[in-house]
Amino acid sequence: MIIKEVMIRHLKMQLNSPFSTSFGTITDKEFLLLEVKDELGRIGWGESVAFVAPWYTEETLKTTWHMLEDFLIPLILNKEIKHPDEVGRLFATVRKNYMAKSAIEGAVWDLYAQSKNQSLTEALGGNKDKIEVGISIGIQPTIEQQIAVVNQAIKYGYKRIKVKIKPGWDVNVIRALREEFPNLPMMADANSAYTLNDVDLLKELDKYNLMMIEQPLAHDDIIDHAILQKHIKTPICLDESIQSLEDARKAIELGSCKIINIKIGRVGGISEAKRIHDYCEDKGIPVWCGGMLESGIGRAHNIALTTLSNFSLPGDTAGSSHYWKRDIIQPEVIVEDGFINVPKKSGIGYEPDLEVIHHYTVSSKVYR
Ligand SMILES: O=C(O)CCC(=O)C1=CC=C[C@@H](O)[C@@H]1C(=O)O
Ligand SMILES: [Mg+2]
Repeated sequence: MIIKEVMIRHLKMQLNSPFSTSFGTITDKEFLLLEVKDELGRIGWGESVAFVAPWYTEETLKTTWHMLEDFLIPLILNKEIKHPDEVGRLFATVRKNYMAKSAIEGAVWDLYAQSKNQSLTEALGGNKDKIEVGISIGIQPTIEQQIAVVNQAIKYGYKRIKVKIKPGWDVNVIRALREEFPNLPMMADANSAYTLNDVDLLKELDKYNLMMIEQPLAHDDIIDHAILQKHIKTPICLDESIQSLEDARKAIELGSCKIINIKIGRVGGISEAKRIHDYCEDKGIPVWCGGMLESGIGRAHNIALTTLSNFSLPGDTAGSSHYWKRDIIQPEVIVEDGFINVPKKSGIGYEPDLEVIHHYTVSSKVYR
């Protein structure tokens, strides 16, 4: 494949309901959508998961556009690419900026699968016809409302529920949820809201049979997490701290986590996500696919990745209708009884809906 053209679009989509975490609330998802065209006019689709503000990692919508325009697109245009694994090597002179890199790399994976007349799942070596998924529920205004929203999610068929915690909204909420739902597979994500000074509080959570606690300590830490894991029974799952295979190796060697949440954008693309998956499989560390409130395009990439064998825990890839009035792909992602059927069509397996994409587009630019 030779990449002849890249189109960046800035989209703004209103979420069905605001999403609140320990660092704030999102009501609209703004993100970059990429169309990458090869010499035969085939188009691959990619999505940048960077938010408008740098509260999850340091990248933002504007930094990703800058990196794409000034560095990454020039490194890839008119280059012959035989396999998407080569994209990371073409970008080797650019440090980090993983969400920006991942947006192009995901589109190249889509193109590559199409060029082989395979689904992205087949191209990746995935082996599932359907994937089991969970749902991530934001912080609600009251405990009663939190219980009601969890109840609703269970009615929709989700079998694993993730809730967000933060200081002042933790043991009290988890206790109330556990009383209401004694057998529900449940986990908590702290998005780095605690420190080792909170060990006693985090130990309290051991009473509530959580599947795991996600990223309790600093976003860039693996040392304190290793100390914490020695004090608590609940498995620690790392999210923000793992940005590469090297990060995963070090965290596992130190005992900083027992589970890893893999997000394609956070680790720089599908190839690195697969390398982390393979390494974890070898080390007996289960992984699951995290979410970044993606549109259908990013969601399709997540679904394909989740078909790899060591994605043995349900991820955060909920159905389109949980997030959007109308998603930008056809058909939308549907969750039935906690499962998504993996599409078999070539590439990402869903058709981008250009009319809807146009409707949500704020601005766009083409690079040749
Ligand atoms: O539904 C999803 O896409 C998952 C949403 C979710 O839990 C997160 C998205 C983005 C940042 C975080 O708040 C959080 C996470 O840390 O996993
Ligand atoms: Mg998380």
